[in-house]
Amino acid sequence: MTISIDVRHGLGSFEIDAAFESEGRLTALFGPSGSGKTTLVNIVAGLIRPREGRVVVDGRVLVDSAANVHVPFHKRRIGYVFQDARLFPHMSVRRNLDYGRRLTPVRDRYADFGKVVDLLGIGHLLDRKPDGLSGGEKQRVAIGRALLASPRLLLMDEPLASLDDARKAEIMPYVERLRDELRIPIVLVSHSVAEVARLATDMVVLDKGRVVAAGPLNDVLQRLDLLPEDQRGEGGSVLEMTVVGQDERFAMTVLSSPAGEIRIPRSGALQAGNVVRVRIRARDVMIATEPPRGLSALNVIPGTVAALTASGTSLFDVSVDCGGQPILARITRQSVHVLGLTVGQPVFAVVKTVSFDTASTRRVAEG
Ligand SMILES: Nc1ncnc2c1ncn2[C@@H]1O[C@H](COP(=O)(O)OP(=O)(O)OP(=O)(O)O)[C@@H](O)[C@H]1O
Repeated sequence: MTISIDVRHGLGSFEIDAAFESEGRLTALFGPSGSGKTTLVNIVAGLIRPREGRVVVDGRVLVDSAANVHVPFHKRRIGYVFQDARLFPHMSVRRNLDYGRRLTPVRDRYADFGKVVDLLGIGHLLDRKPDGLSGGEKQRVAIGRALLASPRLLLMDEPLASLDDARKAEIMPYVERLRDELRIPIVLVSHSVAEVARLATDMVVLDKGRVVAAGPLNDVLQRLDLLPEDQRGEGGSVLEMTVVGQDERFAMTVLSSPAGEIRIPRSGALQAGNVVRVRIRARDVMIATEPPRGLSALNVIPGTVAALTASGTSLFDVSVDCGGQPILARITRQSVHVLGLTVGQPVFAVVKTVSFDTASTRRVAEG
């Protein structure tokens, strides 16, 4: 399923001129406030008619200004979840959900009420009114309502932004389930690197109405220069690995990937064969030119320096190709100088084991 966007539109003094294509299960639209994320999502939804351009979802042309095509919102079959849940306050959760279902003609309905309710864990809320629900519960119901309209594409505009950290943590696994268990693509607006790193398969970075980078998450997340300064520490690599097994003696879980073997503090929830997504923050990676001895870090992954990028005056981002998978390290200019690093040089990426917190290791599939 491909989403293809190439549009131009003005809003007051703001001009959006954005083009990207994505085949990802969850494409994150990332960028600072005012960069045009919501405008772009509204164009895809059909709430804004762009001055010019094309929007094609799964081969279906939704917008083509040259051919004067602009499919209206209600005919696009797009689910839209806003920052605030926007539930009908006088209706029960069940009736709110049913409202979504009724939006779609019977012949086009594929979503099953029971399955959606189970997927989002909202069965116990069906007879309640939105007023009595927590922010996270409201958002789950809003997602349910959008899904029950049997959409071909789900748009989520900062669905977690109004939630506190505890509610965010509660809802994230549900978004992961949508990503992994549904066959509909999701476009998620976010300005949180941690959220994108955890949820996205693909990432589009917007700045002042333009796309400055787009592609698979692991490629874009390594461009630390594109991330806001206060969130750069969250950037790095996201690798998919397979669980090999548990090392009972030291309470460790062993993972394997083309980049090599990784040991993380034991996660009892993981079983051999499970595929997990592991986030390695660039700031947690050291570079060694020889296999280190007498070092506590357990993860020493051989590779080759693929790129050296200066960041400001004192830092460098070193991309290490480890068996075809890039791992990014953020180190000082001084270290680059002392180690004499050059592109093509064999090195070792050293990752401190405790840097793999639970949020950085998520199961994405059964083995
Ligand atoms: N109706 C409008 N009239 C004039 N300018 C508008 C209108 N709607 C949006 N804008 C401007 O367009 C720009 C992009 O807004 P948009 O809401 O798409 O950004 P965003 O990236 O989603 O921001 P945020 O993260 O703050 O939600 C902003 O400068 C905004 O002020």
